Amino acid sequence: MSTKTLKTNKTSLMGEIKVPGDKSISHRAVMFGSIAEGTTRIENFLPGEDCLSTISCFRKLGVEIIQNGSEVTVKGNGIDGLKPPEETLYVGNSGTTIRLMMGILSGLPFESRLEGDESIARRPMTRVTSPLSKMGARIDGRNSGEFTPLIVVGGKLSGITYQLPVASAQVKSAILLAGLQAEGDTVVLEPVKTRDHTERMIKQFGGKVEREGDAVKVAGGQGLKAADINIPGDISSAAFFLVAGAVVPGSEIVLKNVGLNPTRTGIIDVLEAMGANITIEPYDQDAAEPAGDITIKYSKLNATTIEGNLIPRLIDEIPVIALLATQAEGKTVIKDAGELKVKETNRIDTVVNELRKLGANIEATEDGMIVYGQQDLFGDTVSAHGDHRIGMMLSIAALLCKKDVVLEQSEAVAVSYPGFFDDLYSLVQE
Ligand SMILES: O=C(O)C1=C[C@@H](OP(=O)(O)O)[C@@H](O)[C@H](O)C1
Ligand SMILES: C=C(OP(=O)(O)O)C(=O)O
Repeated sequence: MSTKTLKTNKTSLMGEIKVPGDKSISHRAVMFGSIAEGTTRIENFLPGEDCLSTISCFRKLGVEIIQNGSEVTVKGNGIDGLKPPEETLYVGNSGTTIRLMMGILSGLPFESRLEGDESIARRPMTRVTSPLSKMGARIDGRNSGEFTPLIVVGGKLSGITYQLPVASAQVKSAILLAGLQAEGDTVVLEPVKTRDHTERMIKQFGGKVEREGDAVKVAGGQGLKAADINIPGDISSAAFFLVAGAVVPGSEIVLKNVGLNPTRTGIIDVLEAMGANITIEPYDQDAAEPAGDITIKYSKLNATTIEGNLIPRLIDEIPVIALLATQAEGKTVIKDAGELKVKETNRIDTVVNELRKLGANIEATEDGMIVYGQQDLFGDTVSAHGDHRIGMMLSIAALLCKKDVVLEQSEAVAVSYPGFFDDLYSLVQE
């Protein structure tokens, strides 16, 4: 495991960054390419560990995938072209890989075994195994299917209407991927709208999906056709630099080609609500996934409340939003975010414990946290706890610390952003 010393920073951050491709869209592009007929070409794929796990799993299912950095070619033979795997499908640290793959495997007439790292082994799986079992798949796992390793035996599926008990794009997507293979229609009802990359991609691959209010419907038996996919930059990665630019005095950062899908832009709403100096130049609004350039400049910030429908639109950004709130004037309240407890770590606990080590005044609540602002931060030894977003948040926090910060398990950032430290240091003025 690597430990990194983050030197105290006395300068503003200036410059331009092109963050890597979106993680959620990269996973889906490989998955859809693998189940479609024909050759899919993907540009600006994220070569982070999580998305490489997805490629590795589909290769084990017999799909030819050529990856050259951020360029990927997937030679799909339709969903029936997938072959029984000879070894365990290892998903590493990636919840999106395991949960979406279960939706695909549920309709295929063979057995697969899925497993990941120790973080994946703690994450709940009944949320997907339960609806997929109702559709006709046989899924078994530790603690009655709640935890990995999981064994999926797929087969003939029937469409269902399913009310999601939690707002989760992974669960919605798993059910839709099974629904494409089922007999009849499948309808997923969402308590709050979550990221819609799966729905957009079904259309890009020539399929049909309808949304009416809270309901998303797919018809079974749809065959998909290969597509060319150009992936925008990941707003969840850009978020670290948006916060850095907003809180480090004198900074001005331009982020190029950032995904602006409205189901993901909650971080922009929060920055605007706090009074940040942020400007957005959108590109083509009719693109399958909208994108644009974002400029952030340092400014004075005010506290805000983050809750309700906003939560799924910024769920992965909450660790860095907590840091942002330590610099705002007043008390920021984050609620309705109990899902943070079942991410790579319990992100309520890891955010509160690690930021406290640096001197933040922050409290955990049952479904979020309370952050008291205008806090001076000091140096200490902190840990990413194997969680990429915690590692990157702490690296941004270090920019504000009066002494060096020692970050343990800094290698975790490679899960979603392998070039993170290079991009960060490119902004520091010597
Ligand atoms: O569908 C996706 O790509 C994701 C959905 C979210 O998880 P949940 O569906 O568990 O909320 C998010 O936290 C994760 O990083 C990626
Ligand atoms: C929660 C995350 O990813 P996943 O669920 O795919 O592991 C994340 O990237 O913050």
